[in-house]
Amino acid sequence: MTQGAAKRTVRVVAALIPQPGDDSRFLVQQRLPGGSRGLLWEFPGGKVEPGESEPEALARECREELDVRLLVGRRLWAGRHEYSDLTVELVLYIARLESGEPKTLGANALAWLTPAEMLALPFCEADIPPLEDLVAGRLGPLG
Ligand SMILES: Nc1nc2c([nH]c(=O)n2[C@@H]2O[C@H](COP(=O)(O)OP(=O)(O)OP(=O)(O)O)[C@@H](O)[C@H]2O)c(=O)[nH]1
Repeated sequence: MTQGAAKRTVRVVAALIPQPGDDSRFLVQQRLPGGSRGLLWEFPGGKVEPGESEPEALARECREELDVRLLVGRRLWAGRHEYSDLTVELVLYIARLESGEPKTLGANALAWLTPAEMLALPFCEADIPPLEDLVAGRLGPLG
């Protein structure tokens, strides 16, 4: 970053989506190579646009990036992470697939993984605290 340039802050909404028929696994995606945090893993979602609620932003991102419809549930976790290029205010929701099979439209790869399997992957740093809470059962009921 150029000295003196302001670091951007973005509000990012992400979804914990249980696999239909197997509530122990959740959908994760690998970011495309080349860009910021290229090839790291993350939860589906993206930036909240002006005028959107968090659930609206989450439903839109998952429609655009995965071609699925979501039923967005409870807000599970919120926190802030400072990357060298960006400050991310991350909010995690539980969400169910209403229709559609996730497609790799905006990601390098998709996978249905257990929380322990996720912790073994190179994940975006902002996701580590909620992942650790998920593994420890600290996010509360996911139903
Ligand atoms: N979707 C998503 N983004 C996350 C997660 N964790 C995390 O740090 N992020 C960061 O939050 C930002 C989300 O932006 P985005 O999904 O619209 O991705 P993008 O590549 O278009 O954004 P960019 O232009 O900042 O690189 C990215 O910088 C991404 O690295 C997560 O779990 N899900």
